[in-house]
Parts: sequence; structure tokens; C-alpha cells
Amino acid sequence: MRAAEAAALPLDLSINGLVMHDPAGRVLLDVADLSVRAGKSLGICGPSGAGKSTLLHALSGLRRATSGQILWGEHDVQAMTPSQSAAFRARYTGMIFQDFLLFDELSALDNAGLGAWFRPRGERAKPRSKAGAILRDLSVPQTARSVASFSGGERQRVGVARALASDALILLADEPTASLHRAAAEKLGDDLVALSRSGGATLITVSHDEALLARMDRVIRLENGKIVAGDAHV
Ligand SMILES: Nc1ncnc2c1ncn2[C@@H]1O[C@H](COP(=O)(O)OP(=O)(O)OP(=O)(O)O)[C@@H](O)[C@H]1O
Repeated sequence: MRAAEAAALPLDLSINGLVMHDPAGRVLLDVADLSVRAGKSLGICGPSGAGKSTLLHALSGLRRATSGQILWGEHDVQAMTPSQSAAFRARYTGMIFQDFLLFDELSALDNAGLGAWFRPRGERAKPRSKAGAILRDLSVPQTARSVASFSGGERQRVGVARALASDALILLADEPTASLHRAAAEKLGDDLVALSRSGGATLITVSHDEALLARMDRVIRLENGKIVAGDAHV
């Protein structure tokens, strides 16, 4: 059993009446109802500016809505203090960012092992050995050189490895295949889905990549902050 499973129940996602405005009062998100069962995958697509990244950030508690709830199990990430929210992200979430957010001066292994260090003591698997295994699964060169010299696609795979190596129950990915050519994108999509499934994680991914979206259990389409197509219950 994974350490996280001993300490945490599966976290079903439930969004109720979520509304977010920008400082000028424009509606950025208006999601009445969305649910995802623990261990399932949800794709989010839609045009540029639809609010996809904003929703992903709200799901992790990084962005605060104007009103409404985002429940992961019994944890309402929108009702947390900043320090509770940071602790929730460290314990439960692995995030794959559009711009990777790697530490340029560190190696692939050091970057990929980082997420696990933020977990509570006692819930850390062996971060470096786990990170090394995932980097191998994702075919990332494991040299001592810093990731500053890596290609865009290699950096993207290191970002994915970091999220997977933290054994998170919730994986939130923003365009995880965007920097890759078709064959590499397909392999990373396969690996991401297979590794998140084998770890029992819930995967929520924003993407324009039709092949990646086709691998998700469900896909919703956002336009102007609202769900305009797709089944809101996975
Ligand atoms: N803090 C903010 N203040 C004002 N407007 C914001 C803020 N954050 C986001 N927006 C606006 O909200 C809208 C949604 O942005 P978001 O990045 O979520 O879109 P997206 O669907 O992820 O787009 P893309 O596919 O281009 O990444 C955009 O019009 C953006 O300019």
C-alpha cells in the first residue's frame, strides 16, 4: 500500500456554484456543478481565454473564487487559509505547469525528486529512487547536467516526472504535451495516463491535444468560463 493511501481516503471532486470574477467584475468562471470520482480522469478543452488554466489553479487552491465550493473529499480548497492551502497542495497534488516551472540549475533527477520532499515526513517514499524510475519510464536523459540545457520536450517530461514522483492523489496538468511532436506527445500521453492510473490518482488535464483528450474518461468544454459541452460527472 502506498503511504498516502494509509493516510488519506480517496478524494472525490465536487464543485458547487463556483463563480470567479476578475478585479473589474468580469466573470472568469461560472461552474455550477462538476464532479469527478477519485481515480478517474477528466480532460478540459476550449478556446484560448476560456478559463481552463484559471479553473485548474482554482482546483488546487492557487486561485481564489468569488463564491462557491471546490471539495476534494471533505477538503474545501476555496475555504482554506493560505497556509492550509499550501499544505493541501504539498500533501495531495502534483502539478504539471504550462511553462514547466523547473529549477534550471538542477539536474533532471533533482527536479523530479523535489515534489516528494514537500510531503509530510513519513509519507515520503524514497524520492530519488522513485523519481529515477519515472524519468526512465518517460525516457528522460539522466545526466548530471542541469535542465537549463534540455530541449523543450525534455523539460516538459521532467515536469511530468516531478508530478508523478510525488505519489500525489490529485494530478493537475496544464497542456502537458504542448511542447512535443506527435509521436513524443502520444508516448507522454500514454505514460501519463498509465502511471496516474497505476498510482490510483485522479487526473485533470487541460489540453488542446485531441489524442490526449481521447485517453480521458470524460472531456468537458469550457467557453467564457462555463461548461458548454461534455458530461460534468465522471
Ligand atoms: N488575474 C486576472 N485578472 C484579470 N483577468 C484574468 C486574470 N487571470 C486570468 N484572466 C483572464 O481570464 C481569462 C481566462 O484565462 P485562462 O488563462 O484561464 O484561459 P485559458 O482557457 O487557459 O487560455 P489558453 O488556452 O490561452 O491558455 C483570460 O481572458 C485572461 O486574460
